[in-house]
Amino acid sequence: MNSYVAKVLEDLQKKQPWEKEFLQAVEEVLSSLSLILEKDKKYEENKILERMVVPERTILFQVPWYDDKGELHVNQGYRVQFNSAIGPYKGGLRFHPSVNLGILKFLGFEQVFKNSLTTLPMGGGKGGSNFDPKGKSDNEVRSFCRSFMTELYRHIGENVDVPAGDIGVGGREIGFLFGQYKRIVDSYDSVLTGKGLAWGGSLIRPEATGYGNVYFCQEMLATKKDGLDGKRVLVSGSGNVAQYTVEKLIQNGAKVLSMSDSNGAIIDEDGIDAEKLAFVMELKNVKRGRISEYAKQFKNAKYVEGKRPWGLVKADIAMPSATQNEIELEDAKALLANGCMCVSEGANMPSTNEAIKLYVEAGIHYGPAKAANAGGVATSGLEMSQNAIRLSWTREEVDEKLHNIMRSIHQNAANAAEEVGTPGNLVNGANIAGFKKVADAMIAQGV
Ligand SMILES: NC(=O)C1=CN([C@@H]2O[C@H](COP(=O)(O)OP(=O)(O)OC[C@H]3O[C@@H](n4cnc5c(N)ncnc54)[C@H](O)[C@@H]3O)[C@@H](O)[C@H]2O)C=CC1
Ligand SMILES: O=C(O)CCC(=O)C(=O)O
Repeated sequence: MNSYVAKVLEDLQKKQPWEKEFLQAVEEVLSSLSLILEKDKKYEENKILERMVVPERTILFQVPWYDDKGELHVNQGYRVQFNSAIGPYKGGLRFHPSVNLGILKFLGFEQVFKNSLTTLPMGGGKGGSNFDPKGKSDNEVRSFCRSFMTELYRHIGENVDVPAGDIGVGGREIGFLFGQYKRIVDSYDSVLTGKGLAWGGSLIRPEATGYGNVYFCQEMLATKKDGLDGKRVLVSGSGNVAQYTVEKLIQNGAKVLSMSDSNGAIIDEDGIDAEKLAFVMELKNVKRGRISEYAKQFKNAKYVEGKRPWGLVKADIAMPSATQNEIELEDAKALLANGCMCVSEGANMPSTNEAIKLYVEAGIHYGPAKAANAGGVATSGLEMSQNAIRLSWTREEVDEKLHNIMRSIHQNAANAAEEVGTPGNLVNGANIAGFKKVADAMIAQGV
């Protein structure tokens, strides 16, 4: 490791040892950057790393709201505006009880590099709350969202910061948030993405992260003249990203063997087909039920309580699409022992750094999250473009643009990996390609 990188990491570990996920994300990125920082001293002279690991602005606020029984609750709200060198802050909002500042800082930090990779002009940010939407009525979710936006509105704007969805924030929540923003500022601004189609949303945005990850996976396989047809695939999660990953995999002839939620996983050796996926979408998006219901509906499937899908069955490809650190070292070993030759990440930072090391050493295809799942935010960028020109592109037009962006991300990461003498290592490729654009913009703009 380069001495400049080692010093920045050590200082950060001393200052915030409790922000484990953030430190993990920084360590992963900085390890790759070691490869270029030795040769090009301008980044060290301009203290670029020191500036990149501290958010430009962090906003913490209280979110008071009433439940249906009239009881008052107070949650913590956050927006981490990480880096605006190449465009307005852009990144999702997460509503989940596990949310804390360290998790949002890791997500915001990753978002900076991811957004740079998309080829679109977007800075990086992330936000959310420790509010748990599980088990809450529509009325309670609306009450929470209105209170959240009553503070957040003053910190965002279409040229300042444009939030979107993430875990626990889908179309319903974006609607409530947008309604409250508009009520306060009295202006129809393109201030959120993931909006409904009738009120400024883009076709393909709901599908984009999952579809984009499948396109990225195809690009990796194509480098060995391989494809998805007949491949056995493990998918985790059963939310937005997982659902559209499964849909696109089915369309490309892959056999999807699993989905999961925070309670457990289902394994379906017959494969999840379009009809079974429709059942999951209804279960998760309308009934808001648990994935265990799948095994009651489809008798050949089995439900494994408290487990993730990795290692439960033989598979060629893994596409983690639930949450961070869902593939630990032992899971990664089990995947490889079962013949897995490709991991393409839909979730943010789903693999621990030990698991990543194992993939790289084994020489399997590995699509790191900031590259493989960038299709979601890229299509948010396309939503912003359509709002700006007051036009809507067709489904085919947006899908084609998304597909081209995923091809470019793969190509740019592969080229960057090759340039530093680590061909095929997309961890290095994505980190270095994402970094250079942002760091050079920071230098050009001065301090
Ligand atoms: N929605 C988007 O456009 C994007 C999402 N992502 C990432 O993809 C992942 C999934 O997000 P979405 O599908 O949007 O959220 P979602 O709220 O629609 O679904 C989340 C899924 O993850 C599962 N999950 C959550 N916490 C879990 C835990 N601790 N253990 C096991 N499973 C858990 C839930 O049961 C659910 O199936 C997250 O890591 C998110 O940051 C990344 C890029 C864009
Ligand atoms: O579409 C967006 O702006 C947010 C997407 C996001 O949060 C992510 O890429 O992790």
